[in-house]
Amino acid sequence: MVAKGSAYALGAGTVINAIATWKGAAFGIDLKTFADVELTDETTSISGSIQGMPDADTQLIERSVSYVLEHFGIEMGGTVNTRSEVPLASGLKSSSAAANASILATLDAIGEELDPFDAVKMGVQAALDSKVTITGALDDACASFYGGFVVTDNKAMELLKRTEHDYEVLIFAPDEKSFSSGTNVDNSRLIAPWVDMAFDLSMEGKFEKAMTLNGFLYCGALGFDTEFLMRALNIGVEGVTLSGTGPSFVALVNNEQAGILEDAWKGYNVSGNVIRTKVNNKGAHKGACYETA
Ligand SMILES: Nc1ncnc2c1ncn2[C@@H]1O[C@H](COP(=O)(O)OP(=O)(O)OP(=O)(O)O)[C@@H](O)[C@H]1O
Ligand SMILES: O=C(O)C1=C[C@@H](O)[C@@H](O)[C@H](O)C1
Repeated sequence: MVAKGSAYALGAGTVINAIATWKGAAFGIDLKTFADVELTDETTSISGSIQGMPDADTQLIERSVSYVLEHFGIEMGGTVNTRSEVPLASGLKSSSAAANASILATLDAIGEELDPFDAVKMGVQAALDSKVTITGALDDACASFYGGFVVTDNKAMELLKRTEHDYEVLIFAPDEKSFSSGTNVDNSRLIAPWVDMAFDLSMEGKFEKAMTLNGFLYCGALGFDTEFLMRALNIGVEGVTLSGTGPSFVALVNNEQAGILEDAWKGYNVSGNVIRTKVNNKGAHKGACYETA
């Protein structure tokens, strides 16, 4: 017997990086990671692959599939394949998107349902097991799964707030990668009292102010260049930050600002790509779908 399933989940941008205080906030963006799962009862091992990246680490997606099968007591194995519009290890939550998409594709393959928050928590556990995260990144996982803006407590494993807002999103994704597992946790914890102030702003729904404060704090702590933030502020953008542990920057913009900021970021001599997308308030999707990119 062969069972096949598909799904996608979202990349996300940061409002508050949770590494300083364990409390974080993030928003879903309209860049997707697609997963296809194929299961058979002839094996119990799971083999993962990532399109276009033969050497990338596939433990996270294999673990995600295994957790779902274990939960339902299903003895099957097979393959999980992902392809992604989200640059890997760039601060745009590629790991959360890959885990969520793999979990949903497995549910699709076996014809089962899980409570959404239980599915999110399963992906967080798979990420912790695979050592791709510091706090478990529940904030990123919720933004990737539900879309919209989310605020979480990653230690208490609580979703504190979720709201929907429409913005265009401009991203500068430098060519280099920065794995969350290698980030400077000690420096991040030193800025905790000020990150707390940004967190309070996010609980009040002042996401733009919160993310800009987060941006200056984490650029300082992690040694990233604040020029990307300054170029955004200079044209009137209010919400701009280093995303996650970097190296990408994300800004919440309107249509007019998007074009001007794109030129301003491209004019700065750092090699990378500018990506124009928008906030996705709809979230992840289980089942076959037409790709949008
Ligand atoms: N499309 C994918 N398919 C399978 N695994 C993936 C995929 N994308 C990312 N991963 C896994 O996630 C790891 C990268 O995680 P990491 O947390 O460093 O990046 P990120 O989630 O993009 O960054 P951040 O948490 O700062 O936003 C990869 O090494 C790989 O194990
Ligand atoms: O690894 C982690 O725990 C995290 C990584 C970044 O994406 C952060 O933005 C997130 O809040 C927490």
